[in-house]
Parts: sequence; structure tokens; C-alpha cells
Amino acid sequence: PAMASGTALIYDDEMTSYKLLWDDPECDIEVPERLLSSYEQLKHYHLVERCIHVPVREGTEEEIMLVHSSEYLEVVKSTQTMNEEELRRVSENYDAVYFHPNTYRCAKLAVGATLQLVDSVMSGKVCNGMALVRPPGHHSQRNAANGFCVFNNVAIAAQYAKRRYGLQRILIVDWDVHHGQGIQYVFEEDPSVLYYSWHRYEHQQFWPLLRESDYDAVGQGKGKGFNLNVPWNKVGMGNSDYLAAFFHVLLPVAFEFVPELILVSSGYDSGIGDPEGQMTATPECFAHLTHFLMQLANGRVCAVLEGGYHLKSLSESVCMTVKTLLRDPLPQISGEMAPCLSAVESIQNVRAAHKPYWKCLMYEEATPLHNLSTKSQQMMEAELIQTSTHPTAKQVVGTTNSDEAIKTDRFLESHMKKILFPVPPVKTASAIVSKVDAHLLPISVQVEMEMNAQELKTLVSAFDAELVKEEKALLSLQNVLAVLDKILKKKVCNGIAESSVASVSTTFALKHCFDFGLQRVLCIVVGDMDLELDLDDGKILLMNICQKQQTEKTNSKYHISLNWKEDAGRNNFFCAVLGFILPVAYSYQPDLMIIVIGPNRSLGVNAISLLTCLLQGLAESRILVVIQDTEIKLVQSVAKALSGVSTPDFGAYAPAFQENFLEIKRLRDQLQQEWKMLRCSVKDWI
Ligand SMILES: CC(O)(O)NCCCCN
Ligand SMILES: [Zn+2]
Repeated sequence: PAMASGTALIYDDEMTSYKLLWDDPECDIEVPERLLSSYEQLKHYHLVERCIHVPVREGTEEEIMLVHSSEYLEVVKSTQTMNEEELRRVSENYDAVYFHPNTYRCAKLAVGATLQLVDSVMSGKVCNGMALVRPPGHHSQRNAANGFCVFNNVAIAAQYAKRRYGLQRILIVDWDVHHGQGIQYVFEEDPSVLYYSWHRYEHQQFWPLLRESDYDAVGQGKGKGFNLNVPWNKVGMGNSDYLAAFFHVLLPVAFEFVPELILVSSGYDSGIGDPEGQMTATPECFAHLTHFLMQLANGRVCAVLEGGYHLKSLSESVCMTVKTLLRDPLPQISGEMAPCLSAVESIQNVRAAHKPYWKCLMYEEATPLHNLSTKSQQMMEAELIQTSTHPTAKQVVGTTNSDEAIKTDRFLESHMKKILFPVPPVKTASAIVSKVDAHLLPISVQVEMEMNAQELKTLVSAFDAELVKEEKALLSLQNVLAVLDKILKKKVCNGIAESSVASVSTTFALKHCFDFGLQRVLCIVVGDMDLELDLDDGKILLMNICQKQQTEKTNSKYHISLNWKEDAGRNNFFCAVLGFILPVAYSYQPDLMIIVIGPNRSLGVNAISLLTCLLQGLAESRILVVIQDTEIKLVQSVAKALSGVSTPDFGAYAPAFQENFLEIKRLRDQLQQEWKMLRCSVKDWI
């Protein structure tokens, strides 16, 4: 189904008109400047003008009472006319929250802004969007304000969307560094709302200090399995820990859940420099997290601001989120792609706790590790010492004192220049050369002008003189190199080329890449194809997805054969993509990706489109697809996937065959020392 287009931005500076009026060290980080600096940075990157502006409105009392009691609503309403003394007294009735005469007005605007965003997405006026609001919402409860939150914006939005649009499956992803217990309480018995949250926990030593924030809070009654908590028991968690939690927990379950709408409790205190979170994930990580969520629910993603208290880190991460919602190419993710022992232990525990409820986890180890063996405990202590010397973690993990904050500012300035400016906002378009009529393709696809023959002949004859003779092969080569050239020169982001000799064309393309100076190319071959490649130096990572057992080929670090048996109609290849291909690809950090589609492939059009969509987070979204001319009917759907005009309809979930799951586990066990993003259990941790 075609997807709507456009990104809504919902913001009104009236939500900056309340602040803390007295001394309270726990609340003084929640300041109006959080919205102002985020909005300024969005303007700085020219993102505001690219969004569709939707006005805010007040949430009505009826909408607020979808979650809150009328008594609580009356208490909040009564604060409008209070003096400072009375405001302090009301605030002391709750944990970590303050009131101001304008709080009620702003809290209603935050609810209304969120519902305006849901309406804009559900009506098809836009595809996705972000609401920049305060006060935040995810801690507030039926009868209580909590943790700077007054009305639970995202919980109200979920109840609203169920009632107004008859939705039956809503996914809430809460990447704020605090546990949104308010949301968990509202939906813990509700199987129509899947709540996923990670949060700083430190074995219940971190606020809000709740036993029910741990991984074994899986939901109650009919809601069992629909509440996923990923507790972080150490600070300093970074990009690789967050991505691993997506690959091995959220995404497999989310694809199985098949949500109709994604609501994001989009808190950025989980980002680097934040005094609350003390984590080290850099702004571009939120671009990748957003990108993955956009492959679900036909791209209907509503991001609603929650926390985030380091103004520079918050602003950059907000911009990364909006930039991705606008479908810009993603910046390269930075840092070592290896989740830490503590993160992997949490990931393993939540997977084990949810094993009874999700088919994608049915072959997992049953036993959560309530206490690690002494050996792993020692390993963890040792690792702690090692990471505490890690410059990024040590240097910029936020503290409230100002010189640390200034150091973080400087780190972020230099970091953002590195990842943002070399990558000009390349048009997300695709070059294509094929017999398929241009009108069948998305408008963003340019039909490639042919490379001039003479130029090509010299290029080809440099490689392989006798190939020049065969006209048809030469034309194929021309297609592939012409499209590749545009990608390498950053004229387009990605491209498709049809070839009668896909394997030879790919060999040439790879040589052209290395002549151009690329260091690492991920080459994924779908179907049977013999590529004569030199795989020893690590400049190519070849992954072959094929039907039959590749007996002669043993898997090595740079040559992996994934046997996948998929029959028509069953759609479960994403377990392989999420649980294996993406973790390996993110560990490898390629400069470019080449997907080669050959004859008698074992993957259907959905699986290939999904693979193309999910891989776009890598290599600044630079993908070349080489299609053997026998597979020409794929071109249209692959072009759609590449140009992002629609997320392929993945159809209803069907559990993968057991041998497919076991194949992934076998490969993971075999390669997790080489490609550390594969880690999702602490056994065999050496
Ligand atoms: C929205 C939020 O999750 O960032 N609130 C955090 C409150 C922390 C109180 N110690
Ligand atoms: Zn927070």
C-alpha cells in the first residue's frame, strides 16, 4: 500500500511559559530552554522549513480522562490560581515534579500537540512526525504527577488512537533513559498496546527505584508478553548497546506484533553528556533507531519528546530524529560495534523472560541469569575498569558541573562536524538502468543516462580485454558501472542496474570501488552465484543467502553462507535480517553495499525489499543493487524500497521454520567473536 509522505513538526513556544520557581536540585534541569534550543537547532539545519507545520491545540478534559481521574485533573486545574507557597505544597505531594501557574495550560497543550500529531499521521496528511512538547508525560499516572510529568501524553495518544481509529495493535517505544512506569501501569493488562522501554536501572538503585522496572515485568493477565523492559545495570551504555537491544529484543518482537501505529516516548537523556543518564550514545544513534521504526506500521511513526537535559546533546539528537523522519540518508554510526557484557546480560534476560510469548524467541535459552557465575562477575568488574578508561565514556559522561558540560559541548561540536558535513544532503534518489518502463517507477527514480561507450571500453579493457568483445555483456557492464559511478560520486544515494552477467558485473563493480578508494564493501548475494573474489584482506565481506547447503564452503569471517529456506507466502526472513545480517553488517561498518540478485534465489520479493530497507542505515544509505536479467520483475519493488516511497508490505507474520532459527543460532555462535553485534547471550563470553 502506498505510503503518505511528509513529516509533521508540532511545536508552540507557549509550552516554554512555565518553569521552576524555587530551589529543587532534582527538578532544576527541566527548563524551558530545552524546547527553545531544540527548535533553534532544527532551524539551524534548515529542517523546520522541510516539515509540515501542524498547529497545537489544548487536550480536552475528556481526552485527558482517557488516562487520568477527574479528581487528579481537578487538582492540576486548581494550580493555575495558586501562589508559590501553595504550588510548593501541591508539588510535595508527588515525586520529583513541580507546578507553576502555567503548568496546566502547557500540560494541556502537550496533550493536544500529541493528538494533533496522531491525527495528522492517521489521516494520511503526513507519513510521520515529531511533537516537541513539555511537560513530558511517561511517568505520570492516573492519580499522580511524577518525574516532571503531568499528563501522560503518549498513553493518552494510544488510548485516543484505539478509540478514534479502531486500532488494535499499537507499539510504544520509550528510549528515554528513565522507565516510563506511568505507561507500563496503563497498559500492563492490554495486549493491544506493546510497551518497550530501556532505562538506567543499576539493580533498582536508580530512580524511580521500582522492582517492576526489571526485565521480568512482562505484563499481566491478557497483557503478558506485551511489556518489555530492558534495564541497564551500568552507566556508559552506548551506540552498540542500544543497537543490540533493537536487533535482539525490540525489532524481532515488533515485526511479529505487526503494529498499525508507532508512538515513540522520545527522550534524549539516554544520549551522551546527559547528567541524568550518564550514557554515551551519540546523536546519530537516534537516526538509526528512528530508521528501524520507520520500516514498521507502513512508516506511521509519531515521536513525542520526553526527557533530555543536556541542551546541546538534546538538540542534536532531536535534529537527527527529524532528519531521518524526512528520509535523509543516515550518517555513519560511530564507536566500536561491540555491546558490553552487562548490556548483553540484560538483553539475554529479557529475551528469556519473553520466550513463552513470542515465536521469534521460542528457541532461546530458557533460563534468565538471575546471578551470573562468579567468573562472569569477575569479567564484568574487569570490563568496568576497562570501560572507565574508555575516553568517550570517561571524558564526556555528563555531570552537572559546568566545565564537564562545556567539555561535552566541545566534544559534540567536533563530533557532529565529522558525521554531518562531509555527507552533503545527497538526494535520496536511485539511478536505474533497465528495460522496465520509467513510468512504473517511483518519481524519485532517475532513469540513468548511459555512460559513454568509449570511456567505458577503456575502463573495461583495463580489467579484462576479451570481455569487451561480447556486446551484451559489455552493455550490462556499462549499466552497472554507470550507476555505481553516480553513487560513488554522491550524485545519488543508491541505484539498481540490470545485468545479463550479474556475477562478472559485480566483480568489476568491486574493483571499481577499490580503485575509487573504498575500504570495505558489504556484498550480499541472493541466489546461487559464483563470484571469484579475493576475500582475505577484509575489503569485501561476502554474505551468500542461498537455498542449498553450501557443503564445500566453510564460513569464515569474510565469507558467510546463510542457508535460508523460505516458501511463498510465509514471511519470516526478517528474523535472519534482524538477528544475523544487520548485526554482522553493523559490526563490519561498510562504506558501500552491493546486493546481487541472481537466478533461483530462495528469497521472495518481500524479503528482498525488507533487506534493502533495513540495510539503508549503513554506509550513509549507499546501496547498489545488481539484478540478473532473469529477475527483472523485482526491479519495481526494489526501486520503491530504495527510494523509500513505501515500506514493503511484509504481510502477516509466520514463524520461521525451526531449521531456519537453528541456522541463525549456529552461525551466531560460530561468528560472534568476529562480529560482536551478534552477541545476545553471555554464555561462551570470552
Ligand atoms: C521525563 C523524564 O523521564 O526525563 N523525567 C525524569 C525525572 C527524573 C527525576 N529524578
Ligand atoms: Zn528521562
